[in-house]
Amino acid sequence: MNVPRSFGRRLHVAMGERGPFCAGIDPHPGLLTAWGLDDDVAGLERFSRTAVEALGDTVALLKPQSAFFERHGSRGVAVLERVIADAKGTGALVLLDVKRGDIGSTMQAYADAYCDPRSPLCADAVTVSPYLGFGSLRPVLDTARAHGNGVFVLALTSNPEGPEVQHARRPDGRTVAATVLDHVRAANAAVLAGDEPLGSVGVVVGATTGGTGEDLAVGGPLLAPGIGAQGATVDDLATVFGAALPQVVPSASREVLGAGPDPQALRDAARRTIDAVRDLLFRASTRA
Ligand SMILES: O=c1ccn([C@@H]2O[C@H](COP(=O)(O)O)[C@@H](O)[C@H]2O)c(=O)[nH]1
Repeated sequence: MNVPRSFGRRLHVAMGERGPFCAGIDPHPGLLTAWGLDDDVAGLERFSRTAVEALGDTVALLKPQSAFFERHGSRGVAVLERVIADAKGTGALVLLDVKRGDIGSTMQAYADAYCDPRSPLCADAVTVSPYLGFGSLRPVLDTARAHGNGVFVLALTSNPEGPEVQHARRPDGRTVAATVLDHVRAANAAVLAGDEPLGSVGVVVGATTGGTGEDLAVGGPLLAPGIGAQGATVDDLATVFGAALPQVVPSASREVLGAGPDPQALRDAARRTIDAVRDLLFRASTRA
């Protein structure tokens, strides 16, 4: 049987070749209007296909946000299926941002939908929420691994409401987020003991979170949304991630998409962020 190349390895290569950056595909109603499109399925399709064609050969990771497709009903989900297929054909890896989390038996159905290549909604990786208990994610972790796919687990999210749950302390004094980070570290430990350069289980840590005080070295990629529209800058990444900076994949959606619909302007916006991240990495490496 062919063993698929792991998501962590593929992402490591893509980050090296294209630079560490994830472009979000978030077809907000306001962005559709700004691009001269109607807020309907045809507008959704034109918007997202333009974004994939403009950015797919430039960025390491494309991240369609499922909510903006689901709000158009079943025809919107059909557009999402097409976007995933087209994006996979560009050379970028595809992370479906859908933040699923449920009891374990239901998680197997989500795993079948998002992590099994027989499903049209299967991307290279998927976002999940561990707040029904990390163990409930087991079906997604196992199915993703079996097919060489990745999983990003929410740890310290970029929104201001996140800390009331994620900074809460257990009886032993550790935060809930630290527990999530520990579980992800353990999930990656076995593959990193082999020859994998990067684990396939990542975490989401917002670029807006400031100095977290947590150990962010989990062996997998660190997705950092919050750049641009949510107020964080590329330079903030140094404060948030410190020594873990080389594993960070900064992510921005509106910051890039706001430059459209001109494909070259979209590419330029993505390249500006990639250049800024590379510059930050260089400055950090010369200080180390
Ligand atoms: O903690 C999180 C987790 C996910 N997101 C998602 O990322 C994008 C951010 O969009 P911007 O336009 O760059 O603000 C969006 O899809 C969120 O659902 C996040 O922001 N924070």
